[in-house]
Order: sequence, then structure tokens, then C-alpha cells
Amino acid sequence: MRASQKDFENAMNQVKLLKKDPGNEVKLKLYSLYKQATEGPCNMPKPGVFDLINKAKWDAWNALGSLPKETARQNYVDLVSSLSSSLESSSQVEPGTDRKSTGYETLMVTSEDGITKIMLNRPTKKNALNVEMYHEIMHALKAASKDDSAITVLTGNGDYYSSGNDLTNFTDIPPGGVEEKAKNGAILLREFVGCFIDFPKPLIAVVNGPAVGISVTLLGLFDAVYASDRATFHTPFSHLGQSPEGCSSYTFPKIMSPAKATEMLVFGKKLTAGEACAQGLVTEVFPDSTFQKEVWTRLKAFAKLPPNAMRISKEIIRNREKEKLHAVNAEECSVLQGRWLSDECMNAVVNFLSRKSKL
Ligand SMILES: CCCC/C=C/CC(=O)SCCNC(=O)CCNC(=O)[C@H](O)C(C)(C)COP(=O)(O)OP(=O)(O)OC[C@H]1O[C@@H](n2cnc3c(N)ncnc32)[C@H](O)[C@@H]1OP(=O)(O)O
Repeated sequence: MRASQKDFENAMNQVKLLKKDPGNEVKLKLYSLYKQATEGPCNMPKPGVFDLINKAKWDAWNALGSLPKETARQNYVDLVSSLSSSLESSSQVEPGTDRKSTGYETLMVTSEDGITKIMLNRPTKKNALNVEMYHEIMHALKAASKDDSAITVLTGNGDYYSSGNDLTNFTDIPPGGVEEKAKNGAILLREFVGCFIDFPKPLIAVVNGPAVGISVTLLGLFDAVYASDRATFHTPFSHLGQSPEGCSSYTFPKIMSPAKATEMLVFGKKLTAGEACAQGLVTEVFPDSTFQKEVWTRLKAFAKLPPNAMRISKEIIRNREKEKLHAVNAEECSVLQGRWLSDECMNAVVNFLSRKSKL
């Protein structure tokens, strides 16, 4: 039986509910089938060679040649239905259910000595945060807020703490185009930062190496930040045509003064660990050679303190700020949604992806 228009619309809705990222190749296939089913063969001019994202989309659509609209619609529905097993398996996970370390693709999560450790685990990509990692961190934080550990730690595997948002996140464009992509990104970011604002236990960052972008801004929402002297702190938002997130437009001026915050958030000044400590963003810096030993000894001692007292003390320090932080988060996400559609941002991402520029 041929797929009806209703089947096609149902499949489009199902795609939006996919929790697991099916990867760029599948997304391009979905995009091309959608365009062929709704508009017929590709008759758009070929995008320029540096317009990588639109060129990949054009290539995928053009490759379908004169495939009839009905066949493209059927193939789209079949493809979405073949993805449904991953849809079901991800939605079977109960919210708050503890997942073993091996249940995560992008993290290593362990719990011992009263400490839940969430380790970013994409060392070959400098622990850049892809969409899956955003979702997994939220899941891990929700689980940690309910487990029996006293404190929670975020750290990175390898030589980087994190290089921030994975810039390839900008390349998988959904059928609704770049506007829908920007809207989805803002929804994801708001929910993600919200988890840090609301986290109820002491949350500590163990910054093992350089930190970039969102991995830096979020530090303003942690309760303590310990850094190796190898770490650096860099928020190159203007270079990327973007704007501050993670509530940093509010926390950074409070932590380090408006002028110092401007140097970081507007002019993209990179701080050493010592400078970040002098400005109050970092709690203490340790020599890299003894960093892990010294920090974990200290954290294990903290984790022996009465957990309810720590939770209540955190609450009294943080709670009167929560409403403000959520409002700031919402505003930052809405501003960023606009920035992601700007030529300044698109050019910066294309330049990075075509290896024309790095930080
Ligand atoms: C939806 C929510 C959105 C929230 C928005 C947040 C804003 C931000 O976080 S802005 C910050 C974005 N980050 C960057 O601009 C960093 C880009 N990366 C770099 O400039 C460099 O990679 C580096 C300086 C971090 C490291 O340079 P190095 O020469 O030491 O290593 P590389 O060979 O460049 O990296 C190894 C490998 O990792 C990939 N990679 C590193 N960082 C990212 C990243 N942020 N996004 C995507 N990919 C990244 C790099 O491409 C290399 O991959 P290959 O081995 O496959 O070439």
C-alpha cells in the first residue's frame, strides 16, 4: 500500500520526536526525500563550494534525479519507520533512572566515595558538546540529583576540559530549514542550562585542561571550580558571530566586574587559570602534575560532610537567584536564536568546518 499524505505527516512528526541523533547521513537522506516528495526534482541553482551545508543538501536532493513524488513520500515514511526502533529504545528510559557508565555514548559516569563523576568523553574531539552529549548530560544530572551521592563533579577526559559547542551541530538542517534548526537549538540550550540552574547538590567543575564557549560560561553556575594550571578559559562569541549563554551575561559581571566580563564575553580575551582565579571564576588552581591527586583527595573529604546540610546550605546561597537566572537564560537563548541565523555566525562556522579558521 502506498503511503498517504497523512502517513507522510505522521512520519514528519515522528522525526521531531527522535531523541537519538540519527547522524548526518540519515538526516541528509530525510531532507532530500522530503524535498523530492513535496517539491519534486531539484531545480535550484547549485550553492557555492564554500557553502558546505547547503551544498551537501543540494547534492543529496539532486541525487534523487526524477524519482516520482509518491515514491519519495513512501521512501521517507519507510526510512522514518526504520528509525523507530531507536526512538522506542530511547523513550523506554525512565526519567531519573540511573544509567551505568556504559549506557552513555558521550560520557563516563561513575559513582563512588559519595561522588558522582560525570566525565565528558569525546577526547578526540576535545570534548566538544554534540546534541547527544547535551541530552546525556541532562540525563546524568537528573540521575545524580536523585542518587545517594553527596556531591557531583563535571570533568573532561583527555587534554581538554571541553572545546564548547560542537560546531558540526550546525550542519544537520531539519526539513524546516535553518529557522527550525535555530529554534530547536534555543529550546535545547534553555533546557540544558536550566538543569544547571536547578541542580540541588554541590556541583563542582574539575577543569583538567582548556575550556571554550559554553563549558566556560556554565562555570558561573557551579558551586566550586578547581583548575589545572594548564587550563585556559575562552569565550570567543564575537569571533563566532554569537552572543553569551549559560547565564554568563548576568553571572560574569557579578563575579568579575562588568569591565572584565566584557573583555571575556565581548572581546573574547582568553584567561589563564591564574587570571580566572584572580577574577573569581575559578576557586583554586593546582599544578598539573599533582592536579588529579590533590583535587580528588579534597573532594573525597567534602563528600563525607553531611549531605543534607550541604544541600540546604547550597539552597540558601542560590535560591533567591533562581528566578532571575531562569529569566536571563530565556533571554540569552532567544538572542542566540537570532545570532545563529546571521551571516556572521554562518560564515564563522563554515570557516571552521572548511578548516579555514580555528580559535
Ligand atoms: C545548542 C546549544 C549551543 C550552545 C552554544 C555554545 C557556544 C559555544 O560553545 S562557542 C565555542 C565553540 N567552539 C569553538 O569554536 C572551538 C572550535 N575548535 C577549535 O578552534 C580547535 O579545535 C581547538 C582550538 C579547540 C583545538 O585545536 P587543536 O589544533 O588542538 O585540535 P583540532 O585538531 O582542531 O581538534 C581535534 C578534533 O576535534 C574537533 N573539534 C574540536 N573542537 C570542536 C568543536 N567545538 N566543534 C567541532 N569539532 C571540534 C576538530 O575539528 C578535530 O576534528 P578532526 O580530527 O575530525 O579534524
